[in-house]
Amino acid sequence: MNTVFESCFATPGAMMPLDEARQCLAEKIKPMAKTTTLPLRQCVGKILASDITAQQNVPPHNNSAMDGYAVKFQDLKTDGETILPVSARIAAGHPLGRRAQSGEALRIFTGAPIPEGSDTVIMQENATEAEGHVTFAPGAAPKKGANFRKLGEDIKIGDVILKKGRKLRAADIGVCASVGKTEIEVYAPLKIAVFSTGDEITDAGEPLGEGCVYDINRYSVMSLLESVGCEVTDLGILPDDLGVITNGLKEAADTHDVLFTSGGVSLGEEDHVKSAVAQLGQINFWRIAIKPGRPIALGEVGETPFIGLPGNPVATLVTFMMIARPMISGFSGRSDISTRSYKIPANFEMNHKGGRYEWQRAFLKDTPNGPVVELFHTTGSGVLTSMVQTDGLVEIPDHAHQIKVGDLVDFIPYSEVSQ
Ligand SMILES: Nc1nc2c(c(=O)[nH]1)N[C@H]1C(S)=C(S)[C@@H](COP(=O)(O)OP(=O)(O)OC[C@H]3O[C@@H](n4cnc5c(N)ncnc54)[C@H](O)[C@@H]3O)O[C@H]1N2
Ligand code: MOO
Repeated sequence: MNTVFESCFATPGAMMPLDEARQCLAEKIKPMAKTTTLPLRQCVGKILASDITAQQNVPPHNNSAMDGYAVKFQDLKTDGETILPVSARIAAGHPLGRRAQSGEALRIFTGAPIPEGSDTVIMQENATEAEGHVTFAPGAAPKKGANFRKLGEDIKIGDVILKKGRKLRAADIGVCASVGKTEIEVYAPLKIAVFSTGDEITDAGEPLGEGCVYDINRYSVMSLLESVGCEVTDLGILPDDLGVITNGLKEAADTHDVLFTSGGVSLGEEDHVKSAVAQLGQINFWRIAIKPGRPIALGEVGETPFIGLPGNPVATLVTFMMIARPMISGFSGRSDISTRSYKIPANFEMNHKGGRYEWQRAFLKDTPNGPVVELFHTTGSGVLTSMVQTDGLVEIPDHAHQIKVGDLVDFIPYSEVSQ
């Protein structure tokens, strides 16, 4: 653990380029969550802790994709109608119990097992049945093997169907069920303690004193942590008092995997968080070349990782999404901690100073030629409604200088960085 933070953040003075920071995280962050075996029904949204190998073929038998008639393709005439006796009826879950013979048609239903000897199913819309016989027009079956779902065509015994480190979605749970799994090994959620800091920060429900503001960050950070699958403890607001902050962090470190604070880490005289963390373990300032979001404090309280986000509410959320989320994902056992972005044409112009990555709040607009991305009109780090009224962030790389209308830019939907 310590080595991650030390090696990633030991860049005194110069600001670390974001690409380097991302590379460092991808290489150094390792799962710290414990593993546990849970019933399948409790696993959606959890991170898979070991590969899932199929011990069952899917489908487990050859079966029909349509309601119709199972036949041998070679029995079908190409130059006129084919008339065959309907000699049996096969419903789903009720195998015929014998081979199919040449010259017979078997009434069959979707999902029902196709016996050895039949190789094609003709859908009932292309057939007429009367008095125990069925008539097919020429071309009723487009080809041999039509509507025939083969044993193991989806999954074969021995296939690795899901890889360790994957966040489980509904379809993954269904696939586990399809091979008969009843329980799987997943990572337990990380236990995370969240504080806000600052004498001016007041909890909702309390009267708002002069010069004070209601606590935003604790609520948004706790919500994000829960959205990414963590178990959160709300530890309230720490005043600007070194002793209280030190005690609060020390106690929380004993019972949590990671500690989060917001505010109190910049250069102000009342910013005591960094002194408290330094006393209890060690602190590094990760001076990443990004905007918003300077500074981010990372360290350890004893052995417990500490992440101190900047206080301005937009900076808190953006740094969480772009920097803390990949860390938490990696600690939680996820194998893919990258941030997915989409190339969308810009509907704005911009001159960028360069030198650092910048994330600007933006929304998508539908046009007859496809979506375009527009910037929100304010860039203030305290204006949180800007994140309510937008769809995501445009990522402007450190090397970009000028963006013109129509240039493809990287758009990161909030949904990609909130799960
Ligand atoms: N001389 C400098 N001043 C500042 C710098 C700098 O580099 N040099 N950086 C600025 C930037 S950028 C940011 S971001 C902030 C970060 O400061 P802190 O992380 O120490 O945050 P605070 O000073 O405690 O608060 C900043 C701002 O955010 C409000 N805040 C804090 N916590 C909450 C909360 N839980 N809910 C709602 N609002 C919160 C706080 O009242 C302040 O307005 O520093 C700049 N200054
Ligand atoms: O992190 Mo500060 O909010 O960049 O402006």
